Amino acid sequence: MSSTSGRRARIGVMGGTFDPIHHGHLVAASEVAQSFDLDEVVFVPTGQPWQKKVVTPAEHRYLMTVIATASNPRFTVSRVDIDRVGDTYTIDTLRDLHEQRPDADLFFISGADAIAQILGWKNAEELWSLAHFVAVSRPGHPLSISALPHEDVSYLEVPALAISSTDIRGRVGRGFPVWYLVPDGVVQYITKHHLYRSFE
Ligand SMILES: Nc1ncnc2c1ncn2[C@@H]1O[C@H](COP(=O)(O)OP(=O)(O)OP(=O)(O)O)[C@@H](O)[C@H]1O
Ligand SMILES: O=C(O)c1ccc[n+]([C@@H]2O[C@H](COP(=O)([O-])O)[C@@H](O)[C@H]2O)c1
Repeated sequence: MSSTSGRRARIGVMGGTFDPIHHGHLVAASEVAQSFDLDEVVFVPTGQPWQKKVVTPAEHRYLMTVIATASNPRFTVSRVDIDRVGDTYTIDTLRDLHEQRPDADLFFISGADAIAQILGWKNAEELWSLAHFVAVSRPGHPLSISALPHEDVSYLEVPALAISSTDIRGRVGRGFPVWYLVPDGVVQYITKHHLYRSFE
């Protein structure tokens, strides 16, 4: 796919468990889109994240991601990870997206906590050839990318939102509001489907 100007499309890839998606994810994606002149950001909810033990069923996480991104014409959601059988690895995500969009350059967006672990991801040494990586700042997670190949990894400071999905699940479980931490439609989805009631 190429953009209307004839140049190669530039596509952001925002991978995450999104359990649930929150404004920290959305601001990160929006800021990277602006700074890296992206045509689109594809949100990719994980299927079975191999490092997380208990996660909400993928269809709920997928639908909340669709609701949260629906109003932004440049945001889309992909099912590649949730439709693939087995554990989710970014190497497969990027290979699948390349197959779907062979003429696009991919920019994988990752928070400071996630990028710090990247050398332990499956086939880490191959990831650099499939995408440029953009590490965004995240409160409470000081970031060093000096051990990573610097031509393949950029750092971007984004507005600091001290929000995590863990905290949101805990707030719902304790009966605290999550308005303004997640989009309104996601609050309503969580309530309608009784999600996170047993978290503390
Ligand atoms: N507040 C935030 N600011 C910047 N990046 C974030 C923020 N929250 C999450 N991210 C990044 O978004 C990606 C997906 O994160 P994920 O879905 O695991 O959310 P999370 O809030 O970290 O969830 P959990 O608390 O369940 O671990 C990761 O790269 C993560 O670093
Ligand atoms: O490929 C891996 O081994 C790998 C290990 C941990 C996380 N990831 C990816 O990193 C992204 C954020 O993951 P998470 O668990 O913080 O939501 C998501 O797209 C995951 O698939 C990938």
